[in-house]
Amino acid sequence: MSLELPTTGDPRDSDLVRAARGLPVRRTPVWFMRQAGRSLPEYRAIREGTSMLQACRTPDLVTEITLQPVRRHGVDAAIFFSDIVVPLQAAGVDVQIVPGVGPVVANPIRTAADVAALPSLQPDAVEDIATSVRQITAELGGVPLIGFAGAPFTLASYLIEGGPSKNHEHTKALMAGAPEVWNALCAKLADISGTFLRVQASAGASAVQLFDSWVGALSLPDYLRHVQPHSAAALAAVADLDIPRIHFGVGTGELLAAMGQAGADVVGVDFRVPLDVAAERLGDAYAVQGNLDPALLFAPWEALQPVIADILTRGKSAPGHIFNLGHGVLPDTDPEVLTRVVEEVHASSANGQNSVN
Ligand SMILES: Cc1c2[nH]c(c1CCC(=O)O)Cc1[nH]c(c(CCC(=O)O)c1C)Cc1[nH]c(c(CCC(=O)O)c1C)Cc1[nH]c(c(C)c1CCC(=O)O)C2
Repeated sequence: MSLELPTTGDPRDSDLVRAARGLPVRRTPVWFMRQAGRSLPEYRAIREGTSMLQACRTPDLVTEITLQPVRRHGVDAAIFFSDIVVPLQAAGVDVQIVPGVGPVVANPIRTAADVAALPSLQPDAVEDIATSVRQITAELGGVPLIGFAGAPFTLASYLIEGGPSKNHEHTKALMAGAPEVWNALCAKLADISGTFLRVQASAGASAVQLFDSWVGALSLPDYLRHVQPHSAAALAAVADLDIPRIHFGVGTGELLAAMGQAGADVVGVDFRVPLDVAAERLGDAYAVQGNLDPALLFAPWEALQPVIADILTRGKSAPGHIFNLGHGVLPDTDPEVLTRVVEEVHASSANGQNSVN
């Protein structure tokens, strides 16, 4: 494995972890959701002939794919190569990832009996995940690894709908019509996600991110009543490990403060809410992460550069800013643009107002 990674330094003192804690940084840290895989030709080559979920359970592949974007782009963090449905499959759920579609569940969960039959996740069922994390962190040196899990609402939506959903109709119907079944399901999912986060954190991840990608489909009252307690339980599973917790969703402008209050240090912001507005909604208590529109990576550099500058300026309103996209890297993104964004963020934020030196 070719290695051009910094091998010294303590990831707990990295700019990513410092920004997450609201401490001064050397440069604004930058990484990209979905940086592993997707747009990288070296990813497509190594994945040839291996299904997504098989790849996620093969430590040498997970290690290589996690490191690829760090080597190529010089990002300030690695994101663990896995998927939000990996812990569900490890627990015994019949789920596949269909290329171009996403997770598809063989037997959707709709009743109290379905929920009762959902198994829990034993840490020894994901021993390979701990092995992958240990291999990756040994190679990363001072670069932090971000572990992750899906939040109860987003996982529940896949399990209830049976696959990706635009309207989440069965999910919302269960939440409203059978709240006790909904709560039982989400309590189990919080436990599975919490275990998955804890396995990664205990094996050496320096931060964790809880992905509630589709929770922007809910109103604030429904979020507070039906979802926040369960997300809080998942995040609480790593509260004693003293690593920053990032909480992310799409279309969550109305939910930002509630997502912070679920137990996060950093709140992910999509491209709809400028970072200074997000910081105001959050009060002074949270760092922010985001919010470059992934579609703008297809625009000419002259159009993209001022947007990056604007995000860096607005990000100063929060106690800490981690530069990222508002959602994941789109598959056809030119990887060279990602590298250029990293260089630009680093160059324009070095010795900036929030810097140490
Ligand atoms: C909703 C969600 C899923 N998975 C994930 C989320 C939350 C993040 C988000 O909102 O984007 C999280 C995820 N999935 C993957 C990662 C790996 C690390 C990274 O961010 O680079 C992470 C963090 C790999 C993956 N997960 C998946 C791929 C593509 C599969 C492949 O390369 O064969 C990758 C690299 C598959 C997947 N898995 C899922 C979807 C919607 C898809 C895409 C389906 C498609 O368009 O093909 C469910």
